[in-house]
Amino acid sequence: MTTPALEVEHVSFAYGPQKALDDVTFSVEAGRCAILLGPNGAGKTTLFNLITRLFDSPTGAIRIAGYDNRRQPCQALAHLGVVFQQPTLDLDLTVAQNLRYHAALHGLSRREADRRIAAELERLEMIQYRKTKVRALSGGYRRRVEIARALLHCPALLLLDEPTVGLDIPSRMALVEHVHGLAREGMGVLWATHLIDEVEPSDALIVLHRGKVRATGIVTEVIRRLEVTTLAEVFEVLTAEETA
Ligand SMILES: Nc1ncnc2c1ncn2[C@@H]1O[C@H](COP(=O)(O)OP(=O)(O)OP(=O)(O)O)[C@@H](O)[C@H]1O
Repeated sequence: MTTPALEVEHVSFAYGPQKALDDVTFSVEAGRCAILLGPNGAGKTTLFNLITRLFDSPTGAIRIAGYDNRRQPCQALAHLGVVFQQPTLDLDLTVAQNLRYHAALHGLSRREADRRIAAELERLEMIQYRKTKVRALSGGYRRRVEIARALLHCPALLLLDEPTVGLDIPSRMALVEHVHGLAREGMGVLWATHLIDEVEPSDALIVLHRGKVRATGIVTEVIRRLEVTTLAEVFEVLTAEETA
């Protein structure tokens, strides 16, 4: 059996008295796009902050490509690529400069970095913009650069925190298609969203509501299990029960 790209086991987290995650357990297989679906305040960003070690996880365990992110943080984070909700590119640097900086942080030689940068920009149809300052790019193209950056060190797991927020429909569709393609090639992907139209039937689903995992499984299986017909109904059923 191949090592999962991500394992989250019995993770809880609170901001003072405010519980944000309550005994969260799930895993993401290599080669699968897993959608972390939850309404505002479900705990998605908190979970990402624990996986990326922006916060320390005091309970449970998080493993990336088999490496415990608390006991083996260097190995764990070396296998992780992240696209945060807020853009984090330097607007006054060119696309290539932003990417080279990130590659250097991961210890890639200049030659290897340039090879990887060219390959990722080609795949994203962005190679002609490599000498363009990021400030001159549209939101959709900036997101593509962030995806390229997250992939430079060939991670086993790609985390995306609502990456399509603010993008126009063609840019959203291109990004959704690109990320699903990465999963088909073998990468594990965890994509946080509250937009159900970004989900494909063969994706894995993790429904989070008020800090608890409400369902996991392949989208079509979860729909069948809940005896509904659409993902919208799944979302409604699983996120409405406590507010009623
Ligand atoms: N810094 C903080 N201090 C106190 N409470 C917080 C803090 N950050 C988040 N919370 C609370 O923790 C819970 C989970 O928030 P989180 O931001 O992780 O959810 P989310 O699913 O990412 O939501 P969104 O889609 O709005 O980003 C919410 O109840 C939120 O109000």
